Amino acid sequence: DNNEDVSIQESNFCKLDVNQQVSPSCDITFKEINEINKKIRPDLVSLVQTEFFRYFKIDLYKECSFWDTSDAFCTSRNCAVDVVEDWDKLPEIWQPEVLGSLNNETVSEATEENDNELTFLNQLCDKSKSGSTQKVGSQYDYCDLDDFSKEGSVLVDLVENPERFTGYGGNQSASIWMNIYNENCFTVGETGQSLAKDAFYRLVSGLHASIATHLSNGYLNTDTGNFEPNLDLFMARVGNFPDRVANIYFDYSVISKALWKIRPYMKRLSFCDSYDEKVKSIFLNIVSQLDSKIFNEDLIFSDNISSKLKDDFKLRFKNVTRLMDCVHCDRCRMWGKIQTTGYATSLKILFELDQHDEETKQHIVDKLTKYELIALINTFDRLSQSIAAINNFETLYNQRLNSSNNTQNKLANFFQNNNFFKLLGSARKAVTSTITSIKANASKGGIKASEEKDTLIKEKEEQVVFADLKMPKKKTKQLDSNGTEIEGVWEKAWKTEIHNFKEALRFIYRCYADLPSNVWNICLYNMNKLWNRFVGVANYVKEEEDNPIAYSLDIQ
Ligand SMILES: Cc1cc2nc3c(=O)[nH]c(=O)nc-3n(C[C@H](O)[C@H](O)[C@H](O)COP(=O)(O)OP(=O)(O)OC[C@H]3O[C@@H](n4cnc5c(N)ncnc54)[C@H](O)[C@@H]3O)c2cc1C
Repeated sequence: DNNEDVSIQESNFCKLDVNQQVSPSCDITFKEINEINKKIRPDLVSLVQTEFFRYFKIDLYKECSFWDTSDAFCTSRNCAVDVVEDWDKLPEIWQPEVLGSLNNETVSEATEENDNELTFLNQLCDKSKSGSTQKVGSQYDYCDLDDFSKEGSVLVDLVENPERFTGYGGNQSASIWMNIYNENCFTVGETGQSLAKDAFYRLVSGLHASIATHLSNGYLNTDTGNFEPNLDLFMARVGNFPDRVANIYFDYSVISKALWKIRPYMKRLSFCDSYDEKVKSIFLNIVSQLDSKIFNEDLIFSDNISSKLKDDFKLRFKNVTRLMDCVHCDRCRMWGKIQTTGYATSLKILFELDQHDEETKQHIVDKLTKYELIALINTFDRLSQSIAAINNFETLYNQRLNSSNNTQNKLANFFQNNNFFKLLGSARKAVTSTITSIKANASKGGIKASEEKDTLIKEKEEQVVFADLKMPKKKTKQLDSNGTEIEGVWEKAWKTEIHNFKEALRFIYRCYADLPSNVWNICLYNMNKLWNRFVGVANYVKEEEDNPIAYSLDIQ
């Protein structure tokens, strides 16, 4: 356990202290959330795959109410949503005739609606619980709920349409995020002033960061054609921004607390006893691992102006959910709608449900629709998967950092963490502070006398200034048994190369310098040979010289 902490601090992954509280309103640390998430993850994965939670009905063609989006669309195949059309493939309980046989009254309602296929979610429970499909009084809602019962809505299998990289981006998506932050979040100056305003920003930023984590975790590798984790993308979008990581944990706390809060009302929720016992037990298993201290909703609107602020908060959040209709990529819009509905549902449970007031219980718990419940659980699963992915990215990050034989990666890592401007800025600060201290000491009585002190100050200040930078370790000199310095491999190789280069230059120079005398000697030798042949004497000139001018090259 301790070793794990040390490695986290050394690697400085996401630059978060895992033992710190997630936020002032969450009495829980990042590490504790990691532990809770590890425990509930398997149950949550199986819960979202059950027949109750894996289907969702949604209006994908609703017009954007803020601006004209008719000319904008995403052409990538990854943006598409595969709608359930082949009803024969659905399990027996989802077949309209089986669902219809549950209750005659609901069947006649369905016939009236003339929307047999898509009313199956509404028909899931018997009439005694059909209140769950009624429209909820808008005064409690943080999103519009009419989308789900519309005729044009489509049925989607969420497991078959995972949230991952789609290629959607550029100005289109940026304008939606900017609209959310600029128009609907409280302004930057306001956020620090109240927990509610701060919470609003953190909710949205956490959603944004969670989406970025999913698209980095399921990133399309064009070489293999598979969707795989991409560490560089994750670091660039989320990992290098500790506040974004913290906001994912904040959102996790908010949704966890909402689930914890509805736990006593399981019987009143719109599960169907006939075939949902398994679903209920998994649900209860998950919620039993959560803790009420994970988020304190009572702190959020605790000041005098809270009632007006709450209305403002609700209105702004509704706008965020409506903005999802302006997303041009169907897959992104679908997950955007599900998640904003999930957040809206948890805000309604947290801020509107008073456990001591029967009226609010009737309005909130009894009227909670299946769509809200499905959205709530799937949003919790999204955050849970984000946290699992963050922990996996941390392992990948440490592996890369520790891979001793991969110099290129180490170098890339060094530059990623030690951005050039940051280094330059830090260096400037270090130099300025050293000069200041030198001046100060000089004025106190001479530079010489304070030389030692200056060096100490300089070292200390450099330590502070460069505290967050990863600098390569200082080289220590190695000595042999005689006390002479042992040369490093690189130093030796460098010296040999320089020596050979000089030797080659010397050789070329000597060739040119000796050329005239060599030409003269060759001519003389050949003329001598010719003269001897002409006068008919034996060749007394030796073919080989006794002392040839041989260049001895000292190449190492
Ligand atoms: C509702 C919605 C759902 C989407 N779903 C998907 C999806 O499923 N798959 C997919 O591949 N793409 C999806 N996208 C697109 C994705 O979110 C990015 O917009 C896209 O990948 C381009 O990213 P970017 O790096 O240009 O910056 P963006 O993510 O578009 O961000 C714009 C700016 O916001 C700021 N910012 C970024 N993150 C945060 C944060 N967490 N908190 C505060 N500020 C931040 C930064 O300054 C950034 O430059 C979705 C977009 C939207 C609006």
